[in-house]
Amino acid sequence: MKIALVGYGKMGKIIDEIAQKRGHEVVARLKETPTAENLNNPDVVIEFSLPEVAFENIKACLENKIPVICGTTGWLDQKDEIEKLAVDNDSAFLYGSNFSLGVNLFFALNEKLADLMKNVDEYSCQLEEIHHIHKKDAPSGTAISIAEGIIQNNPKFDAWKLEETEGKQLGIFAVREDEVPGTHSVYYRSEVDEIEIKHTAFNRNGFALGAVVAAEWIKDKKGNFAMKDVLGL
Ligand SMILES: NC(=O)C1=CN([C@@H]2O[C@H](COP(=O)(O)OP(=O)(O)OC[C@H]3O[C@@H](n4cnc5c(N)ncnc54)[C@H](OP(=O)(O)O)[C@@H]3O)[C@@H](O)[C@H]2O)C=CC1
Ligand SMILES: O=C(O)C1=N[C@H](C(=O)O)C[C@H](O)C1
Repeated sequence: MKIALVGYGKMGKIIDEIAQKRGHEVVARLKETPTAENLNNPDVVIEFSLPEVAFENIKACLENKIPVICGTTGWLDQKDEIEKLAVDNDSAFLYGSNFSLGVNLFFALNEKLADLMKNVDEYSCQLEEIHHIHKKDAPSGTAISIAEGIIQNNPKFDAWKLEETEGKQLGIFAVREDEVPGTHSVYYRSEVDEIEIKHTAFNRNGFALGAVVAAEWIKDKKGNFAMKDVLGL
């Protein structure tokens, strides 16, 4: 399969290695807005760039009818518009806040625990995410997905908020530390104990492999998808 990489930083470079090891041809490595010319006729685009350019990048690919796998976080207020563009252009789009198998299993576990907690009043809930100091957005896309999983399964919460909260808001604490690849925890605290579920990425390889697997999966599909469709979760 021919893959174009849009965004060629920490993630783009690892995706390049893994895609080639899996037998794919990387036909473009872009650090600029994609066009019909510089994309070089790929089967699929994998987009890991910056929050402020992701929308224009994805739009340009979909308008050229090229399916897009997007891992860029921090631009989701425009996701509905992109999903409409995918349908209008008879193309395909998949956004994942986190492409690793472990985090997608963690999402399912988090939703189950949130459902168990909906009738238990003794416990308060908080999220924490820890990432490297270069990260541009906060909270992380993964933390937002975890928060949405709790809000959808536990009516005690109706929104998430960074740090201090009031009413039915769920608090997310974002920590920036050294070169941490990504650690996410959900805490349920009572007066007598604490339940914690935690995912720790040791490196970026799991994110990159998941993005390539998603690209292989989406190749001949049309419409809008999520990583749970790829993994059957
Ligand atoms: N979903 C997931 O599983 C994961 C998501 N992420 C997310 O992916 C994104 C990228 O992460 P990461 O690789 O670590 O970030 P980097 O900052 O290392 O890389 C970003 C890249 O985008 C390039 N760039 C700048 N402008 C454009 C443009 N207009 N079009 C295309 N590319 C451009 C940058 O080039 P230059 O260096 O020249 O500025 C750089 O190569 C982030 O939003 C991050 O949160 C990260 C890990 C996993
Ligand atoms: O910026 C990163 O590095 C990461 N970003 C994603 C996010 O915002 O959740 C995924 C992963 O945690 C690493």
